[in-house]
Amino acid sequence: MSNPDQPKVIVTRWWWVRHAPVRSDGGNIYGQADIECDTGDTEVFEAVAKMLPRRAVWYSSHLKRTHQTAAAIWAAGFPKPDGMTQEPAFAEQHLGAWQGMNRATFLASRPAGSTWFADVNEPAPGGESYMDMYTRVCRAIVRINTAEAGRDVIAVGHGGVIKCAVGLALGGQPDRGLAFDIDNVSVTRLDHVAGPGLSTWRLPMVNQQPWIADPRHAAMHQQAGPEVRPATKLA
Ligand SMILES: O=C(O)[C@@H](CO)OP(=O)(O)O
Repeated sequence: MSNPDQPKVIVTRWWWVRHAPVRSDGGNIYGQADIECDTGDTEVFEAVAKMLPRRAVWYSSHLKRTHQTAAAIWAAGFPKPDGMTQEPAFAEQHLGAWQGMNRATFLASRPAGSTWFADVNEPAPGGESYMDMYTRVCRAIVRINTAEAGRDVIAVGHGGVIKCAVGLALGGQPDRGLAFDIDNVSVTRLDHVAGPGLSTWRLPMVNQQPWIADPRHAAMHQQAGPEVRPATKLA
């Protein structure tokens, strides 16, 4: 039986989508460089377009790989929204002087088992630390939770940004957010629950890849870097 005295809660549902894979990085770290992405695998976008909520507000970062990814979702059958707000606070970590360095060589120089480019508190020379990014991403999420309270928010973002959002939803544990893989074009849903004296999160799904269930899943997307073309991409 429902309790009429129970205070009303407002649920704001975040649907994070990471951008499509980058191919033109030459194997180098790109961070906030405004590099293109590959939206060629239509079955990936068709699957994501089917699962996203229709009456949503759209956000992206100011970097074009998030805009290209949103456009590919709309081209794959999702009704194009009236607009999409570009939120610079949702940009990937600024990796300063590390941007342009060979990714494999750089990562090999870091401690074994690292889950990020650097310790969360270590700023890239001339750039940000992971915690700098976490702080700016969380501020924007808190602001948008108020501005869009009770709505579905689709936010096309970056791997690091979505890990920050997961860390926030885990109760403000940035390190734990880094334990999650966030693959290209995957969907991560985080529900903010607010009420009198209440502000908490639910995590219905992380790194969901709906195209894997498609019989055409041999065309599964690959990670950043030049595309590998085996007989089937899952081979
Ligand atoms: O550089 C990368 O590998 C990622 C970090 O997750 O950034 P982006 O999501 O922008 O590709």
